[in-house]
Amino acid sequence: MNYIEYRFSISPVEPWREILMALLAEVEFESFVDTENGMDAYVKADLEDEKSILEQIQSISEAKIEFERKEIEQENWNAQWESNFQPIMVKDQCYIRAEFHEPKPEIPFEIIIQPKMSFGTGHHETTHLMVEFILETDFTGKDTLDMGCGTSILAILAKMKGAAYTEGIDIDEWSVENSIENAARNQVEMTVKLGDAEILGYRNFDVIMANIQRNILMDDIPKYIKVLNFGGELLLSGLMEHDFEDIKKKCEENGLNFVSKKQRNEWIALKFIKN
Ligand SMILES: C[S@@+](CC[C@H](N)C(=O)[O-])C[C@H]1O[C@@H](n2cnc3c(N)ncnc32)[C@H](O)[C@@H]1O
Repeated sequence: MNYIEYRFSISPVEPWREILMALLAEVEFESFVDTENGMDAYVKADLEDEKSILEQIQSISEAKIEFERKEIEQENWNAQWESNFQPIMVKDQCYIRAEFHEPKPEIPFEIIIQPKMSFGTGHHETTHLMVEFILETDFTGKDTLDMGCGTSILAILAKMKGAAYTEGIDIDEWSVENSIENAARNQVEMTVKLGDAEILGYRNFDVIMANIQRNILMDDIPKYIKVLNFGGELLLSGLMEHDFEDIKKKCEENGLNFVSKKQRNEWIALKFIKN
């Protein structure tokens, strides 16, 4: 399969977030890079999906949207990504880079990611917020789950912070393969599984992280809570500001207490505890 790359330039920038959410429902985003005008989005879609992507964009926005569209052969995808990937620092404590960037040994946590076709480089707000939460969380000796692991960036950081057992689960085969590669790249031991919340139930966790999206989380939160130990924490993202009340209510109905919220632009991440 070939891939379609869309490089968006939107003015004014504001409707961009809604467009992004609509697109997320349609296609799988591969990576995002913030730019001055909005964001470069690298989208994996087959040619049949394309009509609906364009219809979605046009139905949402009255803004001026310009985009370049390029078909990229699968084997060129990595080169395309590499030329756009900039290292990123979170809270002066976690440096996320590719193999070809200079290391920063003075930074406490350094993660090397080659995302290939998977989501999770730290550039997107939701990953950034989850990394911030993880930096503040005690993982020592804890069993952790990264649901919707993508590149497994979150699982790798949890393990670097002392987690005893770390598992990543994703519905996407590319992400499972990529997670295994990234774990090896960072010399981190973790278990990676293909699946969704239906495969939970075989063990419990002390910290569950899930950066997916609102509708999936609304369905799956009760399943996560069932396998969360008492005293355990649930970290959620893939959410926008207006999702806050619904997600909070869902968690509280299922026995969690709200702890805190983080926000970058319209994106939020939430922390809950099971008491
Ligand atoms: C927004 S990405 C997050 C990746 C990474 N954890 C991060 O924080 O950057 C969401 C990931 O969830 C996966 N996913 C989507 N629906 C899922 C589901 N129902 N169960 C598990 N994973 C799912 C996608 O394949 C994707 O890799």
